Amino acid sequence: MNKFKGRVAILGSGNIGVSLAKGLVKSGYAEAGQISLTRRSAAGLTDLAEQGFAVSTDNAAVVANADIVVLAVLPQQLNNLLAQIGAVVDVQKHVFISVASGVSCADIRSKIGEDVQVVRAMPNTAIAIGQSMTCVATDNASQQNVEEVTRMFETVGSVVKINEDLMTSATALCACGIAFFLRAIRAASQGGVEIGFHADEALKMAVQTAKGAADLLLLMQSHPEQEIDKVTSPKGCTIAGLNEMEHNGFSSSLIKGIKLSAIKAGALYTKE
Ligand SMILES: NC(=O)C1=CN([C@@H]2O[C@H](COP(=O)(O)OP(=O)(O)OC[C@H]3O[C@@H](n4cnc5c(N)ncnc54)[C@H](O)[C@@H]3O)[C@@H](O)[C@H]2O)C=CC1
Ligand SMILES: O=C(O)[C@@H]1CCC=N1
Repeated sequence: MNKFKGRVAILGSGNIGVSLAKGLVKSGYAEAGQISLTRRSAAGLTDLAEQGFAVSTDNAAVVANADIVVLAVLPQQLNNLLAQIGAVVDVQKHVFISVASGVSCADIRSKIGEDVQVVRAMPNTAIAIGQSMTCVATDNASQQNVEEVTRMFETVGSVVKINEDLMTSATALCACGIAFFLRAIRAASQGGVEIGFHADEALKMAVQTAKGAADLLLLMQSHPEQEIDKVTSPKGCTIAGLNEMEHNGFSSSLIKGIKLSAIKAGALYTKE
């Protein structure tokens, strides 16, 4: 692993900002001391300071000293943040990475300068364990900077480069998707309780079964239906259960939910 030589500023130390920071240190991408984390109030930063991160409530000061700047606040908090840092942006030095849903690279440039290089990244909460599915897109960053951002997120999971116009779709499928699969696992465990298992053992069984299903696809590079065909014996119990789920809208509800999340993901930010 080639350690990043510069400084990373992560503005907004919430779920994603902190998970990214910890993941980058764990993977060896950077030392904690190379990463500055900001929040609006000092409360909540003490813990992170004890772990060796540089912490601050002064976004502008942190940006002035950084090379890579990660915008990790909520979409509705972004304009206020960009107003604080606009004056210290250096287009020669800075690369901006925004993880905010529904905010385009052009939206960000319109607030901090038309020549600023902006890359959008859409990770998910599995970034906390180095297993994120992160989609990356840009409309103006150099290939070198896109490669650096890709390298950064590859240390905390897998990366797919996409066109920017698919970013809200990526948000629904991958970022919101974590919640969808978690709810499916939870529902399976509740089914397990109805048929005789204690809640803790039912959850353990459902989790390992879900992991096995995902790993079958990842490791065998096969298609879900190919693997399903191996489970469904003629006149068997799997096809009976699976068809009952489909009669009740299993695939349909997942598809409809993902479509609604994609619409919502594109409507979280107001430019003014
Ligand atoms: N939670 C998730 O699964 C994912 C979230 N995202 C995106 O990441 C962004 C952050 O999401 P979360 O981490 O979940 O939100 P969060 O609410 O946990 O974190 C946001 C943090 O930013 C801080 N903050 C707000 N304004 C600030 C300012 N002016 N200066 C410094 N800090 C400030 C808040 O105090 C908070 O700690 C959002 O734009 C979201 O759309 C992207 C992918 C997945
Ligand atoms: O629900 C949300 O708005 C955020 C963005 C993607 C995942 N969580």
